[in-house]
Amino acid sequence: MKLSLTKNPSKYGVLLVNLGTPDEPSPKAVKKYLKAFLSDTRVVEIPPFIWYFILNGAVLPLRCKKVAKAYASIWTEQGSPLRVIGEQQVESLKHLINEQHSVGLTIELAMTYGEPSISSKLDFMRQKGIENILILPLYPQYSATTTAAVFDKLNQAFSKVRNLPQVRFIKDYYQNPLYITALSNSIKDFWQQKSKADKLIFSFHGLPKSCIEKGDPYFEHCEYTAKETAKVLKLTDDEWMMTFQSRFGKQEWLQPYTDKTLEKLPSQGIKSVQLICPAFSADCLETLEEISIENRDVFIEAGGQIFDYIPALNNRVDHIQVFEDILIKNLNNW
Ligand SMILES: C=CC1=C(C)c2cc3[nH]c(cc4nc(cc5[nH]c(cc1n2)c(C)c5CCC(=O)O)C(CCC(=O)O)=C4C)c(C)c3C=C
Ligand SMILES: [Fe+2]
Ligand SMILES: [Fe+2]
Repeated sequence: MKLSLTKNPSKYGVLLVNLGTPDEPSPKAVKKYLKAFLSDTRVVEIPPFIWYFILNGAVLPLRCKKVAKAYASIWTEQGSPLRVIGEQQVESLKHLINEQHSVGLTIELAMTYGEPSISSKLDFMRQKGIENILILPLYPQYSATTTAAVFDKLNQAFSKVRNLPQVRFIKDYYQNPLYITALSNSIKDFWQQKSKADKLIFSFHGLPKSCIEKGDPYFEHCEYTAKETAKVLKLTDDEWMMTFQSRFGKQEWLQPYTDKTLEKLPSQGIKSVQLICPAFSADCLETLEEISIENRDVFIEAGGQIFDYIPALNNRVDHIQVFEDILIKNLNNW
């Protein structure tokens, strides 16, 4: 489909938004980042006056050093992988739109927490005279803890603006056939280099179980993603499974847990596994360190033999085409 706009292309902006990441892998920068992230009531639903003391008195002092060390193990010369890959995704999308549709749209990357902030990018677009803004949170599966947090930041930024732009907000894209195709292609590509493992594990970022009980549709979105991808790959039920990683705090989170599963699988005769993390549009701490380093160790120490991590869709052409498809469908005739 060709992109057809009703106004001059200079009037449109597209903002891709990911979570955010520290500026450097130091305890001080990690503290600043975690403080902003974990103070958001969308992320932690404990009453703020109680959470304030737990966060500042226990969580931050105990966590910052350890997490800074984990960031240091995945840091690149250009910076944190989440931000570096996000910038590459924006450049590739600009290139694709320019090449395929001969339109030079304003496309920017922002982060919910830290830099570049959503409000700075909205200011930039306002100064450019942009009237229509498409917001694309880089979370295929909706959750109030991530996607709705983007919506809140937009509202906070707009609360200071008199003359608002027109805004469209993408809630999710897990059902987009191009997204499922890109995921399955990335797995097929991996199987070209290495043969299939005993089990393919779709490991999603977890959520407290209470979020689902209160109506967050994230679990359903994850289930659809894994099932549809397994269907495209023609996998039988015993060849794949779905797990949840990145538990935080003492509450019960979505199960089965990725680390606990990896601990058990070798005793059930599963000696080789391949993990893919479809909730992450870009590789980051949770995939490069928690999965590829920590969870690999868990599996091998439990008697597993081969552990492979299949990279996030990152800057793959078929991933950028998912964004292109979302852009065209939402900007056409707007
Ligand atoms: C406190 C609860 C958390 C919820 C709920 C949560 C949901 C959630 N997060 C992502 C994506 C990412 N999370 C990342 C890091 C991260 N997540 C939490 C906590 C919750 N996440 C913490 C405390 C951290 C920081 C690291 C740590 O201290 O362990 C990241 C990586 C950022 C990076 O810099 O690389 C991403 C991405 C999703 C998709 C999600 C719910 C669906
Ligand atoms: Fe997280
Ligand atoms: Fe983690």
